Amino acid sequence: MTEIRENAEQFVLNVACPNRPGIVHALTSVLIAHECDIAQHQQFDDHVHDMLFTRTAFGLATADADVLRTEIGVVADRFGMTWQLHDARRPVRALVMVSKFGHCLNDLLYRWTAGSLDADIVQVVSNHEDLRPMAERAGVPFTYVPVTKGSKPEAEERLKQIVIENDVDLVVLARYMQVLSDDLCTWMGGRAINIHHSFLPSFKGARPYHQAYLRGVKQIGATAHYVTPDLDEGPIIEQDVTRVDHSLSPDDLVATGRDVESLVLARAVQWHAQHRVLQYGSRTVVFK
Ligand SMILES: Nc1nc2c(c(=O)[nH]1)N[C@@H](CN(C=O)c1ccc(C(=O)N[C@@H](CCC(=O)O)C(=O)O)cc1)CN2
Repeated sequence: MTEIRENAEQFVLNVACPNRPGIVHALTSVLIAHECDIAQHQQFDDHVHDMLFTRTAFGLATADADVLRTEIGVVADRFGMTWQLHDARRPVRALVMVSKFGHCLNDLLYRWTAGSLDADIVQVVSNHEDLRPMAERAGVPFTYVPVTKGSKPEAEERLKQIVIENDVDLVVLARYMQVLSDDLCTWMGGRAINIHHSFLPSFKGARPYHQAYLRGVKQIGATAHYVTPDLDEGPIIEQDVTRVDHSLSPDDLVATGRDVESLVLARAVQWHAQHRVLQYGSRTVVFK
């Protein structure tokens, strides 16, 4: 059962809108009028697109969240805002999808059980049985959903059912090696994160380490991005690299890449769970 946490950052208000004077004053005036305690305010003034992005974390002592939501809506209409008001006391409920590679799942499960992941891992779903012991050792239900060329639609319907039944907020593809259909990507609507094992846009698609080896790279990397119908083209959330050299075989690159894949995915899941990531077209704004 997901526990409600009482803390200073009870709510997070994320806003994106065309830039003009008075935006922050209008937003904070509503919060102050309801005696909200602003714990953190961050903003990005995007001069290229003439947009303003803000993230405001605040406590709500006495006011009614529904009344506050209504009054924020009035300001949003006035400034043409796209906005989300998140209840940060309710941890994001995550479903992790895996195939046979367990390093990212292991890392996420460790961080979650150690209390350093602001998401709750409520389900592990896989098209293979290999990682069931790892999930069940951590006390997380594991559901095997086999996928064959002919059974992908049924498998995806089963996944949708599991997402709905478990009130899932975020699907994490932790080296899940199946391409999600356009329909499922649309249905997920920006609530799925994938870890790609290369520094995108280099080496998209399958076997990126083998592609990197053939190219003779001196760094390999990993990219966490939102999932879209266009494979490995989704808005990037986080990337990192690590050095390699001529002496490493493709298998050595695979082994060397595990740590950076796990770290990059964990950062992306944590920042999404803290409502720090704002999607804007093919880009993201990340308020770290
Ligand atoms: N619609 C999307 N689906 C997926 C994405 C994405 O960005 N959009 N990311 C991939 C992850 N991935 C690389 O990071 C990847 C996974 C799988 C494949 C692939 O060719 N899979 C084959 C089956 C392979 C197998 O059975 O072992 C396939 O689906 O036919 C390429 C890239 C996750 N999904």
